[in-house]
Amino acid sequence: MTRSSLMTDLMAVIEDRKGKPESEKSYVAGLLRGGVPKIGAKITEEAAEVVEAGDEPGDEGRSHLVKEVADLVFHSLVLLGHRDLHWDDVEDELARRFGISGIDEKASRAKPGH
Ligand SMILES: N=c1c2ncn([C@@H]3O[C@H](COP(=O)(O)OP(=O)(O)OP(=O)(O)O)[C@@H](O)[C@H]3O)c2ncn1[C@@H]1O[C@H](COP(=O)(O)O)[C@@H](O)[C@H]1O
Repeated sequence: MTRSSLMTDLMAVIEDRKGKPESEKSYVAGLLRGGVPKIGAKITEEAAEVVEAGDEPGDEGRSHLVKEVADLVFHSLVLLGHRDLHWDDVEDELARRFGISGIDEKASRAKPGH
């Protein structure tokens, strides 16, 4: 399956910021300095905003939802970068799951007698 070049480019920017931890002008560098507590707090906040926007009516609500999902994905990318992971790793996992029903996959995990 083809890779998303935007995600690859964004991960490259995040990698770049890891090499410039003191950069005052970089939002990403600030997040990386704060580590999992700071990045995680933003992810929690953005996830709540995604759920909130999920209920908002009309085109404005739909547009707001897109923005909030973008924030959530972006901050998740920063956390992946912080742990020396890449969006490719997530794509690989989604590709591995592709075409496997979640119900079937879960059933295959069940072991007899457990
Ligand atoms: N895609 C993004 C991106 N998406 C969201 N954000 C920032 O994430 C923050 C989202 O937080 P909120 O919406 O909660 O706003 P807030 O500033 O916390 O304010 P409140 O709502 O809490 O009052 C904002 O500061 C956004 O600017 C992003 N910051 C950076 N990027 C990308 O990362 C690149 C590197 O950024 P720098 O490291 O800053 O150069 C940029 O060129 C962009 O490509």
